[in-house]
Amino acid sequence: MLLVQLMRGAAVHAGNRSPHCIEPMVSWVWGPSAQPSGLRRAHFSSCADGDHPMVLITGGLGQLGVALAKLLRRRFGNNNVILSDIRKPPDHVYNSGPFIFSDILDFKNLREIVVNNNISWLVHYSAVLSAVGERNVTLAKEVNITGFHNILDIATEHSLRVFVPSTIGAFGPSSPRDPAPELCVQRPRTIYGVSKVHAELMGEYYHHRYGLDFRCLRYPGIISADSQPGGGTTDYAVQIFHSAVKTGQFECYLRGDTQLPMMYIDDCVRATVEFLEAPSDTLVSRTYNINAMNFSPEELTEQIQKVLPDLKVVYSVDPVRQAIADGWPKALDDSAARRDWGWKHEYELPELVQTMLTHVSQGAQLARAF
Ligand SMILES: NC(=O)c1ccc[n+]([C@@H]2O[C@H](COP(=O)([O-])OP(=O)(O)OC[C@H]3O[C@@H](n4cnc5c(N)ncnc54)[C@H](O)[C@@H]3O)[C@@H](O)[C@H]2O)c1
Ligand SMILES: C[C@@H](O)[C@H](N)C(=O)O
Repeated sequence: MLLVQLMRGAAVHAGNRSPHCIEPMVSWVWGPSAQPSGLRRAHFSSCADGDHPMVLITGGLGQLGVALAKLLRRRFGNNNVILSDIRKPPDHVYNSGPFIFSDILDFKNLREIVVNNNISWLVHYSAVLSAVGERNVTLAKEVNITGFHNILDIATEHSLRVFVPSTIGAFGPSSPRDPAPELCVQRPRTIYGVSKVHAELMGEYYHHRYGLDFRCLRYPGIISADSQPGGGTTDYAVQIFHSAVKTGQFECYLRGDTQLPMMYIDDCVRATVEFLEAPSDTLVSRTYNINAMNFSPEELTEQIQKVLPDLKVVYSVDPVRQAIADGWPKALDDSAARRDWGWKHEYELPELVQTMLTHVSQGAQLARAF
């Protein structure tokens, strides 16, 4: 039964929230497909009260939020992870666990949500992505910079552990591109990239100045079957699977040889949870690159054609997104994450293609059945 908990100015749709959840300080998390080989040792550190952390995810209805909430809820219990966004959730999300309206530009409301729900971890996913940001710089500045300042101040005020993703977009044409190291020149030419460099620097500054438990991963382009990307430059690598299954044809807005770093969503959310759980003293840095595979549209097409040989791809280059991609790295050096907190990806290009085609085909069959 769903329980609606009304609070001063904030209503959380909560399910059955259990106030007492006891978990050992060292426990286990599962890798993809719940295979025993995917078991990893994970450590708790600094939960609010020694129990499970209480997690708030902002921008939770985007490409990544629901997938991360699913994993965190399996780990910490359904009612200990609150998804939030400014949009209305689809029924299956609304019915799957706590959801709340939260506009990150509303500082007072955000503070109220954190206080009323005893939040201890904040995952900050609200953002305007690269391509949309170039179309609306004012909005990107507002959400990615002003909104981020609200998150930073509230996290500091309430001693939260705060996770903010950065991106390959935080590098620019003058950064080394193959691979981009952890530390190098970062002069991005998009408002998205500028706002992410700003977030990396401000978060690290607050860590050193105020002891804020700030954690940041530079994600590559993320590929998922269940959720649609929100207006980035790497979106083609999701869209091609849907077109391949539905029509057998795809018009690609990037040049065929544009190589970019990419990752399957299961690896992305697992990395995020493992990084969030890593003991503070293992983190030599507060911002890490993570990577899995690097490919171009031509290489992705070739791999899909091994399963769907009739797929036809034509290239109709969008100069704005091509210019963005041309300033991004072809690969990321993520050796520090592998060394410091044991990061290891599981999906390479062939597994990614198999998994995506399976999920997208099942989704298309289901849609036809209704
Ligand atoms: N998807 C990727 O490939 C990728 C790669 C690197 C980094 N990232 C980062 O990961 C995070 C999540 O990305 P995503 O792909 O899920 O993004 P997305 O665009 O799909 O979702 C962003 C969400 O933020 C919400 N939002 C916008 N304005 C808001 C506001 N004022 N208050 C609250 N919410 C607001 C939107 O409604 C949307 O649901 C972002 O910070 C992004 O920069 C994503
Ligand atoms: C790479 C990432 O930050 C996002 N998918 C974008 O293209 O904008």
